[in-house]
Amino acid sequence: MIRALATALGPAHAAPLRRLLVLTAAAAAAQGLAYALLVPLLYAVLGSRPAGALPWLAAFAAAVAGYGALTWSAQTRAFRLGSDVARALHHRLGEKIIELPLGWFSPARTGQLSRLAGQSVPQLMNVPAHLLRPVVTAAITPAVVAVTLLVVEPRLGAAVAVTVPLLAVVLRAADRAVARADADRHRRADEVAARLVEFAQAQPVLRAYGRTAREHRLLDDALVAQAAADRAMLRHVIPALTGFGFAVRALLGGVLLAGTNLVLGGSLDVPVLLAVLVLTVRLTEPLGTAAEYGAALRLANGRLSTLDDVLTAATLPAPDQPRTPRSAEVVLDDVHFGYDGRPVLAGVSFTLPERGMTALVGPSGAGKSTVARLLARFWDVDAGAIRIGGVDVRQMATADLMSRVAFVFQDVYLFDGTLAGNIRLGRADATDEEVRAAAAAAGLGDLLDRLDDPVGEGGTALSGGQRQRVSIARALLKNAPIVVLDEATAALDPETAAAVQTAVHALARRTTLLVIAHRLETVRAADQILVLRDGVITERGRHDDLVGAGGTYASFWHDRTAAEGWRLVG
Ligand SMILES: Nc1ncnc2c1ncn2[C@@H]1O[C@H](COP(=O)(O)OP(=O)(O)OP(=O)(O)O)[C@@H](O)[C@H]1O
Repeated sequence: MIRALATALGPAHAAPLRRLLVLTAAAAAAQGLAYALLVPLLYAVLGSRPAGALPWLAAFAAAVAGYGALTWSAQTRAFRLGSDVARALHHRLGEKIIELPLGWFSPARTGQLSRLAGQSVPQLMNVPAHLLRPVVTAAITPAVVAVTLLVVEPRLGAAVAVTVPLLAVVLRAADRAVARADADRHRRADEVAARLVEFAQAQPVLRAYGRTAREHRLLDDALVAQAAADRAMLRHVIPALTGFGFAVRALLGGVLLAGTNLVLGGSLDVPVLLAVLVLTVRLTEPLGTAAEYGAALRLANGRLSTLDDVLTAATLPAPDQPRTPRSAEVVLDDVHFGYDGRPVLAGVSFTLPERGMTALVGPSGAGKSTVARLLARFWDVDAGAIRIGGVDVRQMATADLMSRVAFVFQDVYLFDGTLAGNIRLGRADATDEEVRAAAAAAGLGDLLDRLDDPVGEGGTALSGGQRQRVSIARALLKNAPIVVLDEATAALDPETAAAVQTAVHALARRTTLLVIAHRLETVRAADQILVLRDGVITERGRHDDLVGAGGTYASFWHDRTAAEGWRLVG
């Protein structure tokens, strides 16, 4: 855990953490020494010359005072380091998020990040102040006591020195068994939480079809599995705790038995036996405390390992000497790409000319959005290249690439701020007038007098169509030379559709525009249409030529016109 914490904190915090460890270890050693001094002290007090106990009493008091001072200093540093831990970990997470490829941010990973930043990091703050001490003490104090015992009474000392590691082994084995059951219990609890959320979200569907909670099998199954995991946990915890308690008592009983035997044989004084018993109790105490902290330790270790997964996630390689594109022409040159070894694009080549609209069409799942995401370097291509103005996107600085391309994706993210603030994300220094103009051009004319209204968390105060138009307004405001637009599949009302269409046309006149097209009007107006199918571009050309060719595009067009039927007749 200590190594994992040091890795997560980074080299800047290595020295303070090391100093804290040294101080905590010194405090634990002083505690062990104080316990050890009890032996000569008790021996003198209970022996024939109690006055001889005074120097031992003074030494004992000095050890206790040293222990107090060191603990106070260590704890003060630990609390200070605790707040530094939160700052440092948030900082490192923030820096890493900027570097991670956009493809990393799946919904599951985004959830994981939010749990890490919101729950795990604040909880890891407690590690220096509350967890380090019991862990270090459990290792150092018994060692110092055992060494002292070996010096004072080698026969009993040797027995204890052999038995204590055995105790630690019992403790560790029990802890491992509990950890496995605990991990399973957490997994089941997560599953129940996910199923409950699903169950809540699915209420409209379930009620519409008259389904009851009992019929929602997934939730039922998850609850049954959780109950089984709870029982399994109990089956592991009870033997583990009683096993450790039994082992401690067995050790004490053994020392008492052997010591009594030696006393009766005349080779051990009663005060020494008493002192050894006191020490043995003291020696097992830190181990017991560490056992109590087992769950917290496991939790901290789990959190540190998740944190480590994020902090060591592979980033996209950055060029040593970034190159600058000469134009806004985009070329895909024999691009191959697959997810987890499953090929999606198998040799895609096309050119997006400067100032022109290219419509990318194809069956669902053909890989159209994947093409757009590769252009944004969500991931790097497996083979081939994507070039902007003659420069491979892998040779461009990320900031340069991002400044040249504006993306309008279907899943638009809106921040909990005003509508104007959300549009201004396109260009922070845009004037109010520019924001209004972009909003109007993107078909948000009816919301112009609500620009200063809050959009709610995630844009809940806006409709799906309005959210996408906010995204178009951002792209218009950004004024990037290349625009990639993943068109919304949801139908817009005719008036808004016409407004959006005008905005798209305006973009096509001044940018390299790639539209993943779902709307017939867009496809028809494109300067170039690309049909993506089975991982390659199977047809390319203008609308009339492709319809005339009678291929995939022609049947796509006929299907779509039939589907949209009445809207086109007029
Ligand atoms: N992040 C991902 N991880 C794994 N597979 C993915 C991922 N994204 C997409 N895929 C898969 O890659 C294939 C292409 O997906 P993509 O979203 O690019 O298709 P599309 O042509 O845009 O489809 P649609 O028109 O339905 O949006 C699909 O089979 C999809 O399941």
